Amino acid sequence: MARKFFVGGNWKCNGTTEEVKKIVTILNEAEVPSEDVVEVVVSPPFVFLSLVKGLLRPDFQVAAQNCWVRKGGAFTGEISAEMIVNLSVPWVILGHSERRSLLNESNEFVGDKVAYALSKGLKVIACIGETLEQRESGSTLAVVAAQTKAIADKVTNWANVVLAYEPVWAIGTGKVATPAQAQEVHLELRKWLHDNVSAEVAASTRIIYGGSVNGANCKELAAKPDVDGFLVGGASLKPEFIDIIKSATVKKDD
Ligand SMILES: O=C(CO)COP(=O)(O)O
Repeated sequence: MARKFFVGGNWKCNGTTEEVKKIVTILNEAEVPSEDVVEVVVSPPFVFLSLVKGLLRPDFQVAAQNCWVRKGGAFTGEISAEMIVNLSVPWVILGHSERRSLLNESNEFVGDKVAYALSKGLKVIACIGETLEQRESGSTLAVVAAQTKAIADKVTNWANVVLAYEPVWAIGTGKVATPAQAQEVHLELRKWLHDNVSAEVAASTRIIYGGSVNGANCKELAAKPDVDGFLVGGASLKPEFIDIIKSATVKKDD
């Protein structure tokens, strides 16, 4: 089964109403490959979800950046999966490294969140990735396998999951993984899914790369056979995000 290229824009904790409207205008006016070729999902902060959903072209989708682990209730400051569904926002990003490191979200907690969000009908961009220290000590594959296992332990249907490999050392640093580094980890993750979930899930699950992706480096990364798209931070707030979307049509390396 062919994996449709996926480009996510994670706006993180950025933007004012005026800035958000400007970005949406740029996106709405852009000429990009059709939605049969590339799935585009932008993720504004919660407070702008409705605004963006209302203004954004219909062939682009919207994602929340996080949600509570279970049903909503007395959890001050949290947003529930049910609320995101209620806004007709189809996607949520879970397990981003900024939440894992700054807010101490464990592998198990992220696995629970992914399972709950899926059970409510959301599609999930599940983020994993190693720190620089972990890479330098040679434990990259063990780390991403453990993060993926914590999700796989709780999830039975992978149809609505996109796995985002985001090495922490590449996020916001300008130090993008080389295409070979990204391909190596994506291939290993696919093998892990093959051996631990199923051949079908391994073949059909999109594994996207995130970490200092920009308009200049996206094509080489997109050419790698197991790189099925991107999760873009800083560059998703700029016009070059359009170039990243267009990398969906890059010919894959043999
Ligand atoms: O964290 C990221 C996307 O979720 C990547 O951020 P940057 O593209 O700014 O490195």
